[in-house]
Amino acid sequence: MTDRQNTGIPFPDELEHLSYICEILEEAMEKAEADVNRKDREYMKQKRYMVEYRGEIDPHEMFQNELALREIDRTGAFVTGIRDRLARLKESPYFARIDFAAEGRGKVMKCYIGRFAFTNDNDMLIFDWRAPVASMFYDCEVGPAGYDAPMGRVDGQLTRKRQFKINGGVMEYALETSSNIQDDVLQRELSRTSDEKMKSIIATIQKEQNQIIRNEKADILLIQGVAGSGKTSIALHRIAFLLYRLKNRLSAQNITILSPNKVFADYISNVLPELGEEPVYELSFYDIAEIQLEGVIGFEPDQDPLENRDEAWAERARFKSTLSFVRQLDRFIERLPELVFAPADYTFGRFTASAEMIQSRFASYSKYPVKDRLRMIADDIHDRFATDNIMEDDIPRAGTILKSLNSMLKVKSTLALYKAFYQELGLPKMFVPAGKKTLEWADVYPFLYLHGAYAGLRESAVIRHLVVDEMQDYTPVQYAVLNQIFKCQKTILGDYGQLINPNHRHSLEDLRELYGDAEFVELNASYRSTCEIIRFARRIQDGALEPIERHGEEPVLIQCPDRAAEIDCIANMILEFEKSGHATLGIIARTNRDALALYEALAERYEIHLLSPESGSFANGVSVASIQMSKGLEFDQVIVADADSRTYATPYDRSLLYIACTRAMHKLALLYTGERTKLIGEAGREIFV
Ligand SMILES: Nc1ncnc2c1ncn2[C@@H]1O[C@H](COP(=O)(O)OP(=O)(O)OP(=O)(O)O)[C@@H](O)[C@H]1O
Repeated sequence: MTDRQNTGIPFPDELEHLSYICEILEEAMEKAEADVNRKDREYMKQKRYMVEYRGEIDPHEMFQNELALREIDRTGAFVTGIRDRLARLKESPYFARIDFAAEGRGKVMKCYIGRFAFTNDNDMLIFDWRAPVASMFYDCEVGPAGYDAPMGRVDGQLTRKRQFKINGGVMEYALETSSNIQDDVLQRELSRTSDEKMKSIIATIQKEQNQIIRNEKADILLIQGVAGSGKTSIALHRIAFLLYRLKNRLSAQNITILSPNKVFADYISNVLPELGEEPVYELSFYDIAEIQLEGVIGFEPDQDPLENRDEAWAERARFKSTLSFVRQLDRFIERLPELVFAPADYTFGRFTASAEMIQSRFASYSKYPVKDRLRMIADDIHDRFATDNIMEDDIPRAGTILKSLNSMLKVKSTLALYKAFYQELGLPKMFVPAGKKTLEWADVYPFLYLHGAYAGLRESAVIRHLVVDEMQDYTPVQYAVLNQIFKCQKTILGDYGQLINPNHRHSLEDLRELYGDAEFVELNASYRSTCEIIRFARRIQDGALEPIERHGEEPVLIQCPDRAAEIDCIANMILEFEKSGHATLGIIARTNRDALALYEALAERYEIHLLSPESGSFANGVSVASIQMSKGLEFDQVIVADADSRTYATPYDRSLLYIACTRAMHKLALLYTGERTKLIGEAGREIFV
């Protein structure tokens, strides 16, 4: 036993076991280190040989050497991976132990569960948290239990469940539990200070979360979860689980996360590497549009709907944000044959393809885009002419036929078609280009939807699992396009209680209608914030939010006589924060412009970061952000600025204020001048400065 071990641990057998495991891990680590060094030496030697004899080696031998070098590089990466995993295991080898007696086997199996599996001489010393047997730790209490093994169901008795916190090889605490995942451990985890990046939660995954993570079957999984219910964490753990389970069929390159912005992408980027998996690719709806519209048409990024006061612009955005708008587009697309195509006889020498034949082919290829249909018809005509060509005359090439077919199109581009759509509706004012051959953001996805029907979209052949986070921020037509590009398994998650765009007129029911076959899960327990903060947030917007029993300070409402006093008050709170031992403080303003103004007022005096739509990363310390930019993030402490009755007044502001307050883990303050916002209901702890 190492003398660094915590002697307050009530299970001496566990301290001994940990020492034993640490010793074996140390040996394995030394061996892995030696393997890495050996591979490094082999690589250097091979490389030196190739450089020294470059002129003398014949091309064939050079090629063989290149192959050998690549092989050394590959195995080198493999052994480095093993060494890195062992290093992580040495820090914290496991977090739980379950004892299980399978029916009819007599013997009790002791399973230690950790981040990765570890075997020694064919002895499974640590099970990966994703192994089938480990599911009992999350799902079952002591007593009758079972799990689904690859060979079938295994039932039996769970006779013991212990939980540990091991840090730097030292056991910090150990608990024996009879229920599933003791609240005690969960509370300890939730009470910790935040981190620069999101952390894995494998030691405290809750039963209902585990069911989502281990769901291999659902093609579309739709998760509606309240603020702080762990949706993003679960989605990332589900990815890690699928990568483990479908090892030979799915790799990190086959997975993409659609995330709202680069700051959020950076914030979540550590979870998968922490779980020993490669990071996955992250995309935004903007990126997808850029890929699909390259060389077709330009577009403008979205504007902040809270800052743009142009009512006509807002109305256009609202019109395109509904499910019935997608249905209108669908009806228009159904009529494409008559709208865009006027078939005529195609004649070449003594050969003719009749207008009727062309029309009937056009109709029978109805599931393909118009342009593809014409290509297919051109091939058909060419084949028919070739078959009929017994005199071996010249016949036109398919490309030549296609040119003639193209000239039968009444509408020559998606843009013309898109304009025609609004003409047909009798609503031409609903389409206003942002500039010459440039769309405004609200038109980008409707345009893409029509483009898919007219010219076709580039489907992704590589992506086999797509995660969409903050699902409530995207309109039905965006999903309709997404479904055409990514025809793969999807995890779609978000919270319709956190709507941010006042011009979006769609609901969870619309999304469920769009994904009729989806498996739907609701999560109501909230893990991020203290009971006091959750109770406060529920006064702003009453939802299904249920706190975990964890307490902290009551949120405070602070009235300041004027703007200068509000800034001074924030400045004092920054100083207090710096002494607090907390890692992150978020100062949240309503819009990006407001956030910039606050930042400018404070940046000279304090080291603070501004999170703007252009920012690329999230860091510890003090951050100033708009509500839009703070979505999905969390801070130990939050200051909501300008919580007055003018800034937060409408039903939409209710949702905004709710988002801002639910970013806080431990401490929350709202500052205002003039009259306090009326959206908070009865006052809590109020302070007047
Ligand atoms: N089972 C758990 N054990 C420990 N911590 C958890 C658990 N579930 C969630 N958390 C923590 O709760 C916080 C919120 O998680 P996450 O950001 O995934 O929630 P969310 O539902 O995506 O939130 P929001 O919609 O408000 O952005 C994180 O700090 C996460 O680590």
